[in-house]
Amino acid sequence: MIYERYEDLPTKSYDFVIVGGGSAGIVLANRLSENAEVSVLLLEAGGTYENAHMAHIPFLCTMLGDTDVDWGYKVTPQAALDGRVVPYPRGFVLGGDSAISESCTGFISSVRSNWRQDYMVCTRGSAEDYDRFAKVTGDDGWSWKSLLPYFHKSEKYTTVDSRDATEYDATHHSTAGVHHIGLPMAQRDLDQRVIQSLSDEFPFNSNINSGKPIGFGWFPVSVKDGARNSAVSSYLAQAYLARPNLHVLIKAHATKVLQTGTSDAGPVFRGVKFVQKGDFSVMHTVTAAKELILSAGVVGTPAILLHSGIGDAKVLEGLGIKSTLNLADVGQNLSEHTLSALSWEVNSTNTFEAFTRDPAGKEAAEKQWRESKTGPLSTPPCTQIGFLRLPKSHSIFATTADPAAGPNTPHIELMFGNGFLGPPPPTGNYVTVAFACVTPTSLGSITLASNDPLAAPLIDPKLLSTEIDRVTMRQALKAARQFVTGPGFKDYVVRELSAEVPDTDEGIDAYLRATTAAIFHGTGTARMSAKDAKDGVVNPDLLMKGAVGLRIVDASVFPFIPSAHTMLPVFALAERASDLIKDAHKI
Ligand SMILES: Cc1cc2nc3c(=O)[nH]c(=O)nc-3n(C[C@H](O)[C@H](O)[C@H](O)COP(=O)(O)OP(=O)(O)OC[C@H]3O[C@@H](n4cnc5c(N)ncnc54)[C@H](O)[C@@H]3O)c2cc1C
Repeated sequence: MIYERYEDLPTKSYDFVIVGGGSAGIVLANRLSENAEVSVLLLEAGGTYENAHMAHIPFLCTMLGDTDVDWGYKVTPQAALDGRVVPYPRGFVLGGDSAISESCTGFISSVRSNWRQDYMVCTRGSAEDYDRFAKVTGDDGWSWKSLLPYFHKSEKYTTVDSRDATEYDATHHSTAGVHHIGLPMAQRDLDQRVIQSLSDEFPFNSNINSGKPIGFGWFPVSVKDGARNSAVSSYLAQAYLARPNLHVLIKAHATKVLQTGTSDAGPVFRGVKFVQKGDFSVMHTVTAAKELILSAGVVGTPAILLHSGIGDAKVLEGLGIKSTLNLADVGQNLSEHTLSALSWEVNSTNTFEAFTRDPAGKEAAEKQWRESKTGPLSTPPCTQIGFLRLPKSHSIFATTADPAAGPNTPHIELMFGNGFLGPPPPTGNYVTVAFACVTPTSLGSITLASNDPLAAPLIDPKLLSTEIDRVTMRQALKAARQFVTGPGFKDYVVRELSAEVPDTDEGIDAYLRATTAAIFHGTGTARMSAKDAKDGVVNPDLLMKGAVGLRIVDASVFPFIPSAHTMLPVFALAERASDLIKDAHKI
């Protein structure tokens, strides 16, 4: 049941209190409340988006950034992007980022106005990404082999059409999980052009989620029957919400975790303080009999910890915050994928512009979606993806170690859009290739601007601050240009829209500085490390180092950013965490 007011909660005593109703928190709430004897409270700062019409339309839910379901963050001026400030949306709503994902690619928000791009991409990353997690944490439970059953437990793959038989190997998916995923429904002009342009250089991959993502192909999206599927519509569907032992309190902004005791193993943190929208002057407290779990995401989790005095003691003292646990890595190691794009004018009218610019086309598309959940709006803007590596011979490797987790892990991602991504130019029809660096080495931070827990933290992902990240983005842009010279684009492409970008490294770098931004896949700000390691924030069982009663389960614990869009990895993480918690408490 969802409650809006603390006073209305039927009880104030729970076995587990989860802070943050996003991708991870919702999975935990679902799994921990499977046992009717176990009581669970899920606290979420945002509300619900039930009435936000566009949130449910796959193509239009691109526009959720900068609305009341977004925290509305921006990054600090990015030195390597000529000081540009770019948006850093996070879901401020039950469902968290899964409810607004994949909105707004950096270049779109910063260069193409505030239109937000939402891809709802479902990717897992490479097997090597997870084997590296296992290696650095010393816990084989984080390896690909061990996590694959959790990816399967999470997903409910639905066959969409004949593509499954001919162009996609669905055997890598499970049909028995909770979260609906499936291939995109709408057929687009661009689809076959991409397939026709594949080559030795751009090879076909029949399933980029097999653990070996390199190559090009379709990807599943978070859509069910033509409508967006978020963690709320799957893991928090009515059947689960109806459990009497699961309570969800929305509009509850956690300000601090509360020390509830001391022990030989360190301070005990089983309480949380929070305020509610409507009256920030009243502070509420709840405590957990078994565990407090932070799932407030890569920004929210470190912010709550820092305000609680858990972080670098010296820095916190400077802000007037009393230290309760000296853990210097809290808020550090922020890792983020970077993204930009190029568009080309094409000699077709069968592109997004037919319904993004033409009012009659837009009205017809919306009508079709309303009546049958089909048509162009039933599918997110991009439906095909490609993963590539930097050439082995690249000179950067003479001076810099390969940042990928292994030889089957990509450095570069390309995604294809059958039109201009963003408000279209007044005339013309387009295709777009968005390109990303998925092995960033730039590490940033989440820090506090003040000791006011309701003030926005400082988000500094330090985008493109390392040479290899810049080289990777440059190579990605070149790969995008190369791709559209393929056979599928012959006699189709009229001109590159950014043709003024010279084909020199200097010219490309200037374009990238002006257009690159984050994809919003941040990880690492409460990084897990090996059990006895002095660095890191949580142990491999996700319990806070040097403390008792507090566990962290969200994207902040990933020790490296996977070469994937991060929602499915977070689902798998939370599925395994649920089992770790159940085992620890024998429930
Ligand atoms: C705009 C956008 C688009 C994305 N698109 C995709 C995509 O297409 N595919 C993909 O795989 N991944 C995508 N991602 C990434 C993916 O959604 C996230 O990595 C993942 O959902 C993170 O899950 P989480 O549980 O760590 O955090 P979240 O899902 O962000 O959950 C954190 C929750 O905690 C709440 N919270 C924060 N602070 C507090 C507080 N103090 N008190 C109470 N509650 C609090 C937040 O409101 C939020 O609901 C996208 C992310 C964003 C932001």
